[in-house]
Amino acid sequence: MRIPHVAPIVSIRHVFRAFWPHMQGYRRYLVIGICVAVFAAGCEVVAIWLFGRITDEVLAKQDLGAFWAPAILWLGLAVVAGIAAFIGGWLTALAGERFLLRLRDHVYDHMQKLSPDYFENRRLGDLMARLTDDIEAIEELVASGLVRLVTVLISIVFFAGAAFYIRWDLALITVLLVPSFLFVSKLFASRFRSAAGRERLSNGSMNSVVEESLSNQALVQSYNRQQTEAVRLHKVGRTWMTAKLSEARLAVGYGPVVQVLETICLLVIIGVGAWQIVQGRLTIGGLIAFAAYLGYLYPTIQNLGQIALTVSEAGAGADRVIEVLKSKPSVADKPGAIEIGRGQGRVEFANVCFTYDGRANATLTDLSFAVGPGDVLVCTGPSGSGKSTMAKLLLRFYDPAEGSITIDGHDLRDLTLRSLRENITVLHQESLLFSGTVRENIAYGRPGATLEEIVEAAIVADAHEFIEELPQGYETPMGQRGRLVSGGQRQRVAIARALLRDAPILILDEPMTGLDPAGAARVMTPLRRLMDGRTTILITHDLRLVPHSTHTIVFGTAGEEVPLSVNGHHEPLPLADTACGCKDHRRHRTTVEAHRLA
Ligand SMILES: Nc1ncnc2c1ncn2[C@@H]1O[C@H](COP(=O)(O)OP(=O)(O)OP(=O)(O)O)[C@@H](O)[C@H]1O
Repeated sequence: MRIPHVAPIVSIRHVFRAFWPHMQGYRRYLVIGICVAVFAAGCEVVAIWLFGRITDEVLAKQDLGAFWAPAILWLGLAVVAGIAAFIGGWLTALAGERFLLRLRDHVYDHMQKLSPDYFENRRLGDLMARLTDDIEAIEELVASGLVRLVTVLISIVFFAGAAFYIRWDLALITVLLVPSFLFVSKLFASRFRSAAGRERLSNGSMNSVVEESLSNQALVQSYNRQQTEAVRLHKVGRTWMTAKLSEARLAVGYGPVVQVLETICLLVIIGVGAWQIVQGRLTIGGLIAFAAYLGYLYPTIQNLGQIALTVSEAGAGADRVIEVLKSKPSVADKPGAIEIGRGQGRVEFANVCFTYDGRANATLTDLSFAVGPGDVLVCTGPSGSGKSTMAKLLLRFYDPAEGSITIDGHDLRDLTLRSLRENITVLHQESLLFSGTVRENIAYGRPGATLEEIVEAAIVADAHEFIEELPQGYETPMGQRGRLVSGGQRQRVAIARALLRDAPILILDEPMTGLDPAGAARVMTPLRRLMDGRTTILITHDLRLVPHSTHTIVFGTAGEEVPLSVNGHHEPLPLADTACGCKDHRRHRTTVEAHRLA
C-alpha cells in the first residue's frame, strides 16, 4: 500500500491552464454572469448616491417633496439589480455545474484507462474523494471563484471610483490603507493553502477507511473488530478535524484582523470628514454617502481575501486531481494498433519473462505454450507462483519484459486494447457482480442484449431456474456485489454473462473457490458448456475439479525445478493426466519451464 501523501502543490496559473479548456462552451455563461454581476454593483453605486441626495435634499432641508423622485428611482434600481443578480447567479451556477459534470466525466474516463495496478497501489476511498470533493473544489476556483473574483475586482473599482468622485482626498486615505488588507490576505492565504492540503489528504483517508470497513462488514463483525474499525476511523477523523480546525482558525481569524483595519480606516475618515464639514468643504450627505461607499468597499476587499482562501483550498484539491490526470497507463494502444473483431482464439506465449515493478525477482521466466480452440490449458502450482500474472499478461494489463504473446498470430502490442479484451472473457475466483438486477448483470456481457438472449444464456448456465424463483425474477436486485444470492448462484449468473459475451478465449481463475462439492458439481455442467469450442485457460489449485485438460503448466516456486513429462505435462498431475480427453498429446505439445516466485 502506497503511503498517502500531500499531492505536490501547483500554481493557480497551472490549475487554470489545466482546467480552463474544460470550460469550453460554457464560457459565455460566465461572461454574462460577470457582466450582470457588475451591472448589479453599478446599481448599488447609484443607489448610494441617491441615499446621499436624500440626506442632503430631504433630511437636511426637511423637504418631503424632494423625497419621491430619488426614492422611486432607488426602488427601481433595487428591483433591476435584484433581477440582474438572479440571472448572473443562475448562469454562473449553470456553467459551474456543467463544468463539474464534464470534468468528473473526464477524470473518470482517464482513471478507467489506468492499468489495474494503479488501483491496487492506491486506496479507493481516496480516489473517490478526488472524483467528488476535489473536483468540486476546482469548480469553486475555475467557475464560481473566477466570477466572484472578477466581480469583486470591478466592484472595488466602482466603489473606490465613486468615493474618489465625492472626496478624492478622503478616498486617497482609504486607498493608502488597501495594501495592508492585501498583505494580511496573503499572509493568511499561504497558511490556508497548506492546511487545505492536509485537509484534502485526510478527507481521502477518511473515505478510504469508511469504504474498506463498510465493504468488509462481514469480516469486521465475524472477527469482532467493530471497535478497531471505529478507532481507525476516529484516528483519521481526528487528523481531519485538526486540519479543518487549522482552516477554521485562519478563516475566522482573518475576519477580525480585517475588521480592526477597517475600523482604523473608518475612524480616520470620519475624523477627517468631520474636520472638512466644519471647514464647509463637505456636506453631511456627502460624508454619509462616502461612508456608505466605504461600507461597501471594505467588505468587498474583505471578500477578495476570502476568495484567496477559497482559491487556496481549491488549489489543494486541484493538485490531487492533476496528479491523477498525470498518471499514465502502463500499457496503451500504439499508433496504428489494429482491430481484429472476433478471432479464433489461438493463444501463444513465446519465451515470456515478466517482473513486477519494484520486485527483485522475475515472476515469470521463459514461459512458452500454444493453445487453440477446444483446448483446455490447466495452470496449477503453488500460491504466488505467477498463474494469475500470466492471465494478466494475456489481458495486457502489463507487457512482458521479454518474449511475445500472440492471439491468432497477432502480437498483443499490435492490437487495440479494446479488440484484444473483446476476445477474452474472465471468470474470477469471486464472481464480480454489480448491485443492479439479475438481468442487468447478465446483460453486462453484451450491452443491448434482448431479454430472450439473456434468458437463453441463463438456461444454458443453469441459472434460469433459481432466477425464476427470486422475488422479482430477472428484475431482482442482486445487492452489493451480488451478495443477495449464494456463491454458486453468483457463479452461474457470471457464467450466463460470459456465455452472452461469447468471446473465443476463456480465462477461469479458480472458478470453484468457495463452493462445496455439490455446488462445484452444479457449476461444472454449465462451465463445460461455456468452455465448449473455446480456448480455455483454467487456473486452479484443485486438480480434482479439472474436467479434462489438453495442456498443463505447473508453475514452480523459487529454486524448485518442476520435472516435465514427455507430453508437456508435469509429473505431479496424475488426475489431470488421467482426466485428459486429448487423443493426441503431441499435437498439443507444450513447452513449459519452472518459474520463479518473485
Ligand atoms: N501488482 C503486483 N505488484 C507486485 N507484485 C505482485 C503484484 N501482483 C502479484 N504480485 C506478486 O507476483 C507473484 C505472483 O502472483 P500471482 O498472483 O500471479 O500468483 P498466483 O500463482 O496466481 O497465486 P494464487 O494461486 O495465490 O492466486 C507473487 O509473489 C505476488 O506477490
